[in-house]
Amino acid sequence: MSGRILLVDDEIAFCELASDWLSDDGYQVQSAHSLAGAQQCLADFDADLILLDLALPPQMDPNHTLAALPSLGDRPVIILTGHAERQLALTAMAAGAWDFLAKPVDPDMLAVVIRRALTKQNLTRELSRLKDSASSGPLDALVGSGPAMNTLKALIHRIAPTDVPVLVTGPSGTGKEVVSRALHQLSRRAQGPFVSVHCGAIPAELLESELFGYKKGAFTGADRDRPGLLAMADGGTLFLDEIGDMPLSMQVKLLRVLQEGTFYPVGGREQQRIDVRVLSATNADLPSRVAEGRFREDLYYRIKGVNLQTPALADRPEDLPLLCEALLGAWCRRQGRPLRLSAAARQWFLGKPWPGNVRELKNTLESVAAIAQGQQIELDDIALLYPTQAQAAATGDSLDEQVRALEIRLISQALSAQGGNRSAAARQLGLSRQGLLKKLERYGLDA
Ligand SMILES: Nc1ncnc2c1ncn2[C@@H]1O[C@H](COP(=O)(O)OP(=O)(O)OP(=O)(O)O)[C@@H](O)[C@H]1O
Repeated sequence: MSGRILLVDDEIAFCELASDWLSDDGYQVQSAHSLAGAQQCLADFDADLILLDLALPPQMDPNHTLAALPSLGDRPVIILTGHAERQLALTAMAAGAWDFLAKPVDPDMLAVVIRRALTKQNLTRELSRLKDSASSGPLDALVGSGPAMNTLKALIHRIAPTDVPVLVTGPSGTGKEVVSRALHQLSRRAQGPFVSVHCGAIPAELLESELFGYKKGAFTGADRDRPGLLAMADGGTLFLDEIGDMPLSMQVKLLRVLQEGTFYPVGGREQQRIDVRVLSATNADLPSRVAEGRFREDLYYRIKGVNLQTPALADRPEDLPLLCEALLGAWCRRQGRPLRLSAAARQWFLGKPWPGNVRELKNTLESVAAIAQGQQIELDDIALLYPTQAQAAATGDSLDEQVRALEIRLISQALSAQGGNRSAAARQLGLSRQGLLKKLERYGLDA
């Protein structure tokens, strides 16, 4: 099973040990040693599950950690603790934890609890995806109405019905998987499976059996035949995420499958034929990896077919207001709870740079929404999670910052309303074209 796990524990030796167990099981693991570290890590690591020790510095107070549970997003949290206290276990579960494990942790028990939690998380995510797509078209999941996103959506419409391979490139958190799912849903394979493989997350030695499956007796522990991800994708789409991280030895084998449409399961003698469309994604610069000999040139041309690029959020600030709206709206629908942004909170979201792109924006919005108490997200709610940044926005010292945020918002809205036409946007804002261009340059909006 693959998945992303965030391990939060101040005991570095335990983190290293547990990371080894979990990586051996095919999970992608990151560690943090405090709550603040965990929140920072989640900004660009979209964990499917969190393993959380309750006694974390600086407070070392289990109740303080439990109170912060909602800010970790709507992913399962498994509590780890040195004290197998019944009351603490009950409080943790009541606070929304998925399960509770006492240290010393038994690796087999941990593996079972994680698998169960991830299965539930996958089902919940699939359900909310299905709910969203039942009420909307596949492209509605890709929020953005500025020129960059409109071009991307038009390309997706054109390319989806064909069977050409597509390579989606762009910085982390910019929606490469969202684009790939939309390509699948708009294709003639939409009724077939969409199978996603995190090439970077699966250890090299497991990747072959994960992809090709294996026959009983192929290696120690192979006590039955098991189909691989390729066979599961038959008739549908195979999504190779983070393909730039695929080991060279595996690249050769994948190339053969893509050229011939056939493969052998590990330890098998019978060739299997598959019919899949291959979509790949990476935030790596593949041509330079090819030049460095770390990525095969023949595979690069095979998967490239058409190259779609997802823009960084900094390159499409005009979409920020719409994204805040849509992401919060989706959260409200999932939680069955109405919530909006106060003017000050909205300004904070619009004025902040988001180096982790939509993923960071979404995680931050959802964390703040989870701890908001009224019907509106206030700057105070933000201050609880991001004290220094929210304070800067609230004090008089940050006038420049506030003016900057307001200007960015107004310029973005005008550009969006005018379909990206700068002269028309300048007219709408009462500026000369030259004046607008200067501001675009100053705010880094001119890319
Ligand atoms: N344009 C968008 N509209 C709505 N949600 C988006 C958009 N782009 C990204 N997201 C959301 O942001 C998160 C990250 O998106 P996704 O996993 O597709 O990014 P990615 O580019 O594949 O990242 P990585 O390179 O790290 O795998 C997801 O929760 C996704 O739903």
